[in-house]
Parts: sequence; C-alpha cells; structure tokens
Amino acid sequence: MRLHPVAPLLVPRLSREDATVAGYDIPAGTRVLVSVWSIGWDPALWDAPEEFMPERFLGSKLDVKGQDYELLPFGSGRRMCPGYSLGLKVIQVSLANLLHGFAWSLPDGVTKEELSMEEIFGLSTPRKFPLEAVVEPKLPAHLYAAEV
Ligand code: HEM
Repeated sequence: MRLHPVAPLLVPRLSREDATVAGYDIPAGTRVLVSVWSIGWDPALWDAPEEFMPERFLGSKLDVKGQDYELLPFGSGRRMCPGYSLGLKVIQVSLANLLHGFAWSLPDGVTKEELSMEEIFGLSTPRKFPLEAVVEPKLPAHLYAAEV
C-alpha cells in the first residue's frame, strides 16, 4: 500500500482559497493532485523507501485511516475511500485463504530476485509484467470440492 498504492494520485481536489505550500503559491480554484505514490517513495519520510520491509510498521502508530499524511493508500478527508475497512478485511481474508490452502512457488529456473515489481502508471497501478506462480493444494482434497 506504500510502495504500490492502488490509486497513485487520489481523486483531484480544488483549492477553495489561496494557499502557500512548501513555498509554492496555490491560488483559489486550482486543481490539485496529491501523489501518494511520491509520498510513499520519499526518502525524507521513509528510511530506505525502495525496500519492502513490512516490519518497519511493527510498534508504529502509523495508520491508513487518513490521519497520517505520509501513508494515504485510502486517501484522506471528505473524499476518503468509504470502503477502506471492507477493503482491508477482504485483502486479509483472501491472502490468508490462499496461503492456508496452497503451497506457492516460482516456475522452475525463476528466482525471486528476477521478479519485476514494475508497474504501469495511470489512474491505478497494475503490474507491468504478470506474476507467474506455481500453485499446489496442500490440504485434503475434499476441502477443495465445490458444494453442490
Ligand atoms: C484495498 C482496497 C481499496 C483501496 C486501496 C481503495 C482506495 C481508494 C482511494 C485511494 C480512493 C480515493 C480517496 C481520496 O481521493 O481521498 C478511493 C475512493 C473510493 N473508494 Fe476505495 N479503495 C479500496 C476499496 C474500496 C471498496 C471495497 C469500496 C466499496 C465497497 C470502495 C469504494 C470507494 C468509493 C465509493 C470511493 C469514492 C469516494 C468519494 O469520491 O467520495 N473502495 N478508494
């Protein structure tokens, strides 16, 4: 959510009054785009920003509820994502099920260092190269049978 935010530029805002931010004058009526992608990669805010280190959040008070401006995967303010709580739960449940039910590996001859995490920059950030993984069931077969 920090390195590869779903919506890198949030929803456009309009400034309601003249303002100055970091020395830049922003007149009233200006369309403003907030790049959470740049914020997430900013070395002034993050140690080794290019590194995926989820443990950096252990014991941290940083949250994704729109109050900590260095981490805004769901935006902030009036137009913040109303589905953030559902979104987080769906991700956790889906990931937990995939890890619980299947053994995951890379295709023969592919190392994790070779995986590209490049993304296509646009309104959202899909992978540039699809992830290819080998998936094997690891639970008793009847648990995968669809209920009829
Ligand atoms: C991990 C999952 C999700 C992510 C990362 C995400 C991210 C975002 C972001 C960044 C915005 C723009 C917020 C802003 O500009 O301040 C947004 C808006 C929105 N999201 Fe989500 N979202 C997710 C899941 C969901 C779900 C599950 C729903 C609905 C069930 C939802 C409904 C909406 C709606 C309706 C808006 C527009 C709100 C407005 O403009 O007032 N999102 N989302």
